[in-house]
Amino acid sequence: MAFFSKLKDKLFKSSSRLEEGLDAIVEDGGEETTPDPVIPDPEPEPQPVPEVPEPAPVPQPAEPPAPIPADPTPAPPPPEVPDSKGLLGRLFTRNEDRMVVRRTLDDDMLEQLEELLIASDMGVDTALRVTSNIAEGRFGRKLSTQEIKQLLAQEVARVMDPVAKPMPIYPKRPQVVLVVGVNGSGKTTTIGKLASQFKAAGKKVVIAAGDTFRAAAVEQLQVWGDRAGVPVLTAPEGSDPASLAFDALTKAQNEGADLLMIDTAGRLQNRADLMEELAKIVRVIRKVDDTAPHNTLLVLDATTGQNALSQVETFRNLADVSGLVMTKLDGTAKGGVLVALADKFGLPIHAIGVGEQIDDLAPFDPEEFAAALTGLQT
Ligand SMILES: Nc1nc2c(ncn2[C@@H]2O[C@H](COP(=O)(O)OP(=O)(O)OP(=O)(O)O)[C@@H](O)[C@H]2O)c(=O)[nH]1
Repeated sequence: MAFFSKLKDKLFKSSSRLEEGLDAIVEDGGEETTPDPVIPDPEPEPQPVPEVPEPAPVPQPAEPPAPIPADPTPAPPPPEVPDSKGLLGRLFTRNEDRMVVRRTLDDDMLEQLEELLIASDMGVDTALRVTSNIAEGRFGRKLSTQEIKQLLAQEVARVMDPVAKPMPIYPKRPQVVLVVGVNGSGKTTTIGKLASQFKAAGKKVVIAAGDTFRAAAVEQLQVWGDRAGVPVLTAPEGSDPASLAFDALTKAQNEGADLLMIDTAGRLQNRADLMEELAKIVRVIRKVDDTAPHNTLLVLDATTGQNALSQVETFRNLADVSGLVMTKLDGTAKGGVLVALADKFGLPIHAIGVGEQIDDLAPFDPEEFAAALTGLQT
């Protein structure tokens, strides 16, 4: 399945919530009108087209004229036309028959739209900005759900465009990628997926299991390393993660690896400890390479909704976050939080996770995301 349709399928919960809300807003106070001449209906399913006879060949001047038969057989009847309007005519009639509900864009409608976007986890500031952009120059106009969806998708894509950037790859080898985020956000899974993608792109990847406090976390990372075909360096439970990171970078350097991904603990319960732990990892790896880490990826779980915003605030204070990966966008109705994140922080969004399988990580595409989020048929 093409990734786009998969994303649309998987973001169904977000889009269906928005879609239902938009329908309800337009129907509340809207009135039936003829279909919009500007915005076409989605492409109809392909219909069997009656076969049209081949045009008669144009006679070649060099050829002798065909003899005219004395008693010509009657010309075959023209192909039967199912009804007087033909296929296009019938489609057109169907459109004519189908009325579209439109509602005049006024203060009430804008307020309802704002509320819907806030309920879709876009956050208050972003919801206000998006709705005021939609209203600009359109106040008093009658809009259908489809038109609002298009406008909304346009606005969402506009907010997201500047942050859609793949993780930068530097000539520096090994490039060190520190992966941070709260427990359960999807760090391990994302490291496994990224490792698999970089390996498939011909990169030599090494993973360091830096959450040395949880044996289960290390084991899980080893499982993902095996799946991706990438070595995972571990240290005994309870040992110093900074020391493991140092050893891992030295080894990665000696082995000529392109990329070292370091998993870290995500215990936010004790922020001071976590901050010290992350700072120590950075201090220690800089003894090997004073430009490391080259990327600090913050992994966020979309299902936490607005909580993702405070996680960004927190982790930006703990580490020098350079980019985001948003996981679990499948099956959540909180996908709108990504718009709020982009609008508020402007941090690059490198990738999104849409499932638990190794290939369920995709580059972030703002137009696709906006269409999937708003339920816009493209
Ligand atoms: N549906 C879905 N599940 C995901 C996605 N990414 C991760 N998960 C699941 O989320 C759960 C937690 O993921 P982990 O990768 O273990 O998260 P972590 O941040 O490493 O967690 P700790 O090991 O506790 O620090 C696992 O059950 C994953 O399968 C995603 O994009 N979609």
